[in-house]
Formats: sequence, structure tokens, C-alpha cells
Amino acid sequence: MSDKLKLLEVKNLTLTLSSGKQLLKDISFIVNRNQCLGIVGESGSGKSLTCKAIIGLLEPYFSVQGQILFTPTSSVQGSASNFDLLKQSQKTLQNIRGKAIAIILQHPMSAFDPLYKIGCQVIETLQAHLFITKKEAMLQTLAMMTELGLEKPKQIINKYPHQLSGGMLQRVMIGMALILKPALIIADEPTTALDSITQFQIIKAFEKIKQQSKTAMIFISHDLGIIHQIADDIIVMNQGQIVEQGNKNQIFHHATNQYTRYLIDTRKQLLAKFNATLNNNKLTVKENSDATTIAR
Ligand SMILES: Nc1ncnc2c1ncn2[C@@H]1O[C@H](COP(=O)(O)OP(=O)(O)OP(=O)(O)O)[C@@H](O)[C@H]1O
Repeated sequence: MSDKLKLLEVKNLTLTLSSGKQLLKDISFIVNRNQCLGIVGESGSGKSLTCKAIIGLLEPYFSVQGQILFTPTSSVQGSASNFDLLKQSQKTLQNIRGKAIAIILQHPMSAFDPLYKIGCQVIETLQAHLFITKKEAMLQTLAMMTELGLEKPKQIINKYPHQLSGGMLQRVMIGMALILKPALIIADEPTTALDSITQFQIIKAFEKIKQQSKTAMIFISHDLGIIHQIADDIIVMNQGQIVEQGNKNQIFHHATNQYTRYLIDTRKQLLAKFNATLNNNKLTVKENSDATTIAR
């Protein structure tokens, strides 16, 4: 594989507690530019810890081994162009978070300060990273909200976080990523806390990021349907280890690992049961679909 394609390479990442318990065991994978890597696995399999290691937010009591090599095209303040994220200072990592690597989490409320209006927070973030005027930041914010289907954007920017729904806040977060154009977006279960219609809108917003900004993504979910829709490559984690990795077609149609097959079969069984119920109403759901693709 060409090194030019490689944006992030995690090499033999191992995370150990002082008790000697290993929470991540020899994790290795590559995220290519313009591609989405999906990470699936049951609760507790190590998906979030892997991402926390990448963005430098691990608690200090972990013993960390391995390398996380990041190669953005534009240089990051205070670092070389190809560098190990595990060896960077907190100051450099702070520069990286937000601009070079954006993080979108399950509960968007936690990403906003409850005391400030949404507009102020978005505009301040854009100004800090893009060195643009307040007026320009405001115009970009309003345009972004309209593009992501948020109605009455002028009213939204004057609201406090608690006055908006989780889906609206999530779209604001995604919109900021669209404007800031980071090299990598890490989305950790970004749709889990949302109802299925809002989930669909959020997935569409992520697809927009993929098409428009060509930003690479790591998308974590325990929902194989969502991973099927958004990911190009997939890694499957179980008990702190990668048990299988490959492109979407390999994982969904030619999985060799027993655990991967279990995840896929479980989903198929659930869909079959769901379809049987819907059949009474002459409705069907396709393999990789979500609630909005139920068809008569
Ligand atoms: N800060 C921590 N200190 C000690 N153990 C932790 C810490 N964070 C996570 N763990 C443990 O590490 C393991 C992996 O956790 P992690 O949060 O990465 O799982 P996950 O796959 O993201 O699960 P979920 O889908 O529920 O978020 C779990 O056994 C968890 O209890």
C-alpha cells in the first residue's frame, strides 16, 4: 500500500493497568486519507480506549506501549510532519484536537459549555482555528446550519445548548467539522443516543463530510447496519483485541472469525424477526438499512 495514502497508523498498541491487566492487546491498523474506518465490537471491547489513546486523553495511570503515527498534509504547530501521537506534549495534542483531529462523541451536550449560547461557542471555535473575522465566522456558521437541514439558523445560534435537541447539537458538531476540515474525524457512537429518524439524518451528514471534505474518519459503533452504510474498511474488536479486519465486503460476506460471524448472524436474525413482524403489514427492511428505509 502506498505510504502517501496513509494518514494514521496504529502500531502494536497495548494498554496495561498497574494491576497487570491488559485492556488493549497489540492493536494495529491503518486509516487512509479520504477513507472511513469502522470499528465494531460489543460494549467493553476497547473501542473507546483505542480512540482515547489516539487523541491523547488517556488517564495517566495507564502504561502505554506501541506507536500512533500521524501524517497530516499540513503541519501541526509544535510537531514534525510525521510523528508519534503517543510522544507529544499536552500542548501539541491540544493543537491537534479540534483542528487536525475532530472528535464527535455520543452525547453532544458534553461538548458545549451550558453557560454560553451556541452561536458564541461555534464562532469562537472557528475564529480560534481559522483566523477569520467574527462576521465571516457567523456567515459560515449560518450557511453550515442551513446545509445540514437545521431550520431557522439565526434563532438556533441564540439558544443555549439545553434548548436544542441531541440531534440538533450533533449536527452543529458535524457542521463545525465540515468547516474546519480536519485531517481526521473520530466519531465515537455519535448516533447511539438519538432516535432512529435523527440517526438517519446524522448518518447523511457524515456521508456529506465524506463526499465534500474528503476527511478521513474513524467511526465507532456497535450497530453493524450503520457501519455498513458509512465505512470503507472495518476492524472488529473483542476483549481488547482486533479479531478481524478488512474491507466492508470481506467483513460482511467473507468473515472468517467466529466472533465476527456471530455479530453478523445476530444482526441477520434480528432483521429476520423484525421483517416477520413487518410482513403482517406488508413492509420490509433491507439488510443494511435503518428505520427510514422500510418500504412497502
Ligand atoms: N479509565 C479506565 N480505567 C480503567 N478501566 C477502563 C477505563 N476505561 C475503560 N476501561 C475498561 O477497559 C475496557 C474497554 O473499555 P472501552 O470503553 O474502550 O470499551 P468500548 O468498546 O468502547 O465499550 P462501549 O461500547 O460500552 O463504549 C472495559 O473493560 C472498561 O471497563
